[in-house]
Amino acid sequence: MSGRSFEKFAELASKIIAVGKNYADHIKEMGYAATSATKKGEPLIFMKPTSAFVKEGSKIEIPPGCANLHHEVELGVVIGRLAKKVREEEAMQYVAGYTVALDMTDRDLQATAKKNGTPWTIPKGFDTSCPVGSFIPKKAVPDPHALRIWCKVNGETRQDGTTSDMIFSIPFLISYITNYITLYPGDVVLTGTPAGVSGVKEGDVIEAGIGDLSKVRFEVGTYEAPAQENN
Ligand SMILES: O=C(O)/C=C/C(=O)CC(=O)C(=O)O
Ligand SMILES: [Mg+2]
Repeated sequence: MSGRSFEKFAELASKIIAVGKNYADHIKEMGYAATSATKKGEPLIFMKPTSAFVKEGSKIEIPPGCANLHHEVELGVVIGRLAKKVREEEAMQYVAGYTVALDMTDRDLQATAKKNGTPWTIPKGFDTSCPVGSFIPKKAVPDPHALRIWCKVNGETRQDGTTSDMIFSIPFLISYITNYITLYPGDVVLTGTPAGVSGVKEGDVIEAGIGDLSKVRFEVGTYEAPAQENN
């Protein structure tokens, strides 16, 4: 796949692997003791379907019945080569670039899933739950672990963190994930969110960015009910 075609990563048959609890301040705000959030050495991994992707110009849809939709700004790592059982030392060779992403979460459904021990597929994977920005080539980012990531809602800063606070580094995550799941060109790894997640409602405008490299703007739309049959 050529470098330029990665600009279309959100239209390719790619998958979205997400990492949770990768920033101590977010772990704390969710009510966990930082040390007990993950088993030592093992990140929390979940997936979103590609139907979750939404690009600028389209709205984020509130999922059915959701009263507590949260934004989570994250650095997205775009994979450039087939990656299977990759060693940590070589992992960066498999990165094509980056994107700013939002891990939109139906927090109430997620809380219910956590209580019942059921998967996060719907709370994290509903349509439009992964808004993404444009592709940032790897060469434009000298150090992906030294980037400011931020998120504003209606102009007010809600999240302002740095990727240097990630608990598990990008090479570690790629190595860990590819030991179990092969990554393909165009796949995106969401690397977790810093503190400041909060609720959004219809009409809110979410802006998010990675330093000065990339910025996105999304409006929160409403839930589109299925069309009624007319007979
Ligand atoms: O366990 C919870 O209450 C919530 C965890 C998350 O939503 C994990 C993430 O998606 C994240 O840390 O980015
Ligand atoms: Mg997240």
